[in-house]
Amino acid sequence: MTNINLVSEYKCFDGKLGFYSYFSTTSNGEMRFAVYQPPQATQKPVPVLYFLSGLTCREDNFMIKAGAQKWASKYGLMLVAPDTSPRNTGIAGKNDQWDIGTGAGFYVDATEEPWRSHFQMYSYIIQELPTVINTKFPTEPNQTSIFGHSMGGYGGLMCAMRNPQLYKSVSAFAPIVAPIECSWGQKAFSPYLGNNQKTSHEYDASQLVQKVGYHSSILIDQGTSDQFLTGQLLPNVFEQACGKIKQPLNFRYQAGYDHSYYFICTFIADHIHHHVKYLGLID
Ligand SMILES: N[C@@H](CCC(=O)N[C@@H](CS)C(=O)NCC(=O)O)C(=O)O
Repeated sequence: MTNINLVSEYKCFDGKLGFYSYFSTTSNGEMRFAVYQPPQATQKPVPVLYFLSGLTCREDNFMIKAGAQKWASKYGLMLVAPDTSPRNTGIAGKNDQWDIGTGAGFYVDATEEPWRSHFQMYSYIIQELPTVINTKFPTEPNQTSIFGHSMGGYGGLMCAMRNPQLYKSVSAFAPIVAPIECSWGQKAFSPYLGNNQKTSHEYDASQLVQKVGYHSSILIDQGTSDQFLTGQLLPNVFEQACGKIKQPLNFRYQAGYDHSYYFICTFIADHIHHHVKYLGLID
C-alpha cells in the first residue's frame, strides 16, 4: 500500500489541514497534495470536493487564499487540492517557462517525449489520487465533485465531462474553456500531445460538451476585468457550445473582478453551496 508523508498540519475551523507528499507511480516521482478534513470527518466518512489550480500554482495556493475551509467545516466536506504537475522530474527545460512544464501540467496524459514518463496528470487526477485519498482518509468514495481555476477550471470541466459517473457536480472560476483555440492551450498541447487532433479535442471542454454534455448544471464565474479574458479564456466559445446542446449552465460575469484569488475568495461560498447540494449535504 502507498505510504504518504505528512509534511505539515494545521488546525483550521475545528478541522485539520494537512500537506502531504508520496511517491506517485502514475507520475513516476514525488507528488504533493493538500487535504482539509472537516470536524465531521472524525465521526463519519464525508464527501470530497477536488480543486484543480491554475498555472504556476502548487498544492497550497487554494488552501491559503480561497477561504474555502470555513464552508467545508460548516457543511462537513473534505477538500483536496493537488499540485499542478510533477516537479523535480529531471526533464530538460522543465522549469524554463511558466506556462509549460513544471506548474503547467494541463491535466492531460502526455503522449510525447520528453514529457510522457512523468506528465500524466489526467490519470493522476481521475484515478491515482482518488484511490490514495479514499484509502487514507475518511471519505464517501461515491460522493465526489470537482472544481478549479483557470487551467484547473478547464481541468475540472474536462475531467467531469469525461467521467460523469465519478463527479456529482462541476464548477469553475475563469476556466480556459477552449484550450485548442488559445495560445496557452496550443503551446502546451502540441508538445504534450503531438499533433493528434482527436486527442486534443478529447481534452477541450468546449468540444467535449457538444459531444457528451453533463448531467447537472455547470456553474462558472468569470470576472469582467480578468486580464486573460479575451486572449486566453474565451468564455463565449463554451457558452455557445452549451447553447447548441441546451446544456444547463449558470455562467455569471462578475463586474470588475480580475483573475486573482481575490476574485475566487469573493465567490467561493457560492461554489461550495453548488457542490454540497449535489453531494447531498443540503436540500
Ligand atoms: N505568471 C503569470 C500569471 C499566472 C497566474 O495568473 N496564475 C494564476 C492561475 S492562471 C494563479 O492562480 N496564480 C497563483 C496565485 O495567484 O496564487 C503572469 O505573469 O502573467
